[in-house]
Amino acid sequence: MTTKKSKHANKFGKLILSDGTVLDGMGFGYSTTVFGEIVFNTGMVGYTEALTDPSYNGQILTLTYPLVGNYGIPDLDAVDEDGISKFFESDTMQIRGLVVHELSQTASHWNLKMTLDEWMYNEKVPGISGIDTRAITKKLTTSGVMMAALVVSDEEIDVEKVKNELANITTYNSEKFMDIVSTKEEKIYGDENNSVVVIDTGAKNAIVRNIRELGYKAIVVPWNTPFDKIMSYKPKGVVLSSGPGDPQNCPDTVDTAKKLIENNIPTLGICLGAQIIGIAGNTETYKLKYGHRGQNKPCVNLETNQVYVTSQNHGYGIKPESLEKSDFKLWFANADDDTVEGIKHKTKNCIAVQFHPEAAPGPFDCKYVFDELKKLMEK
Ligand SMILES: NC(=O)CC[C@H](N)C(=O)O
Repeated sequence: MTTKKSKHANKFGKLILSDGTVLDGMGFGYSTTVFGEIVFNTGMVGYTEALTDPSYNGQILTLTYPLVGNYGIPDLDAVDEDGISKFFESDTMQIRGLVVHELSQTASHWNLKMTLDEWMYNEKVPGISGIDTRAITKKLTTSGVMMAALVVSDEEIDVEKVKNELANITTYNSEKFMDIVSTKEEKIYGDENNSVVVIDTGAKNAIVRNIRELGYKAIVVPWNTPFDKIMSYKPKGVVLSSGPGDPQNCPDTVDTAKKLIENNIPTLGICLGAQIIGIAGNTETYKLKYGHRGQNKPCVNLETNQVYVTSQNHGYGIKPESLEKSDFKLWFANADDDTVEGIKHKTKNCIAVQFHPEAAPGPFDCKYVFDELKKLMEK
């Protein structure tokens, strides 16, 4: 067992919301000011995976579990046999800032290499503790998600100055994330003859790992790779990955998805990928009031009437009423609020889920969605 103490905590910290709310707390991690969409996640564990999930790029993440950081951070350099990070979902911290109720001052775990606070300091990301995360959650569920500023400083904070800056920043909805999160060049994992192309709109490592577990070479390509280029790899199937931002901001990927459907290429969309596939197949997307972020979201598979507990992290969705005139039928529905959680093309080999079958963090109940892709590829 290794134990370490936080070193960069107890700074000045303020969280300022665009509705004018100012919350006082203790700053930790890196001293800086960031702006982003404030969201909340109800998962009890998994901050190492969540903080490195590219889907959180541009967001200030509130963790509702009251004590965060107690198991520290594992080895950043540990990789599996394919060279994919063992414990993290991408190579960098993706969140803009972190909001917690209590930061564990001491972290203990057999696999610990550093504290959360130290990792955030190294990654130049600010955090704030001592915040009533329950009050934030109530506010966001009532008013909807909003933009916010998080300031961590070694000196007193000028709130009015930050409020003025916050009033003038670009909102999350119109931010363009693809050039930040997507790979610049193709990346190949494995040497099998049969391959799956993963279109990287902010892919998590766990998605690539699941393709490897199916027994296929994984070829990860940039978000705007054209259809013909994808076909030049002669893939058995294609995965459209999860990722940050509004799916309407990925027109190039929508265009590729249209051609994948037209040509009946076995395709699986995950989260942002599902929304992109939805748009390609004539559904419409919309912004949810406060999204689904957690690891215990119940979804019904309408083909079997079986309920699964799923991991989720999204703020947009496919409009249920737009399905009727589209090329898709409903596959999964959210048991809490009836939102669209999965779609299947009426005639082509194309499936998509709004939740995360790869989990990371979260339950593995829906890993079988990858087997569904395999069935389409081996048909
Ligand atoms: N995890 C994801 O892929 C998120 C998709 C999209 N950015 C949303 O918030 O809905």
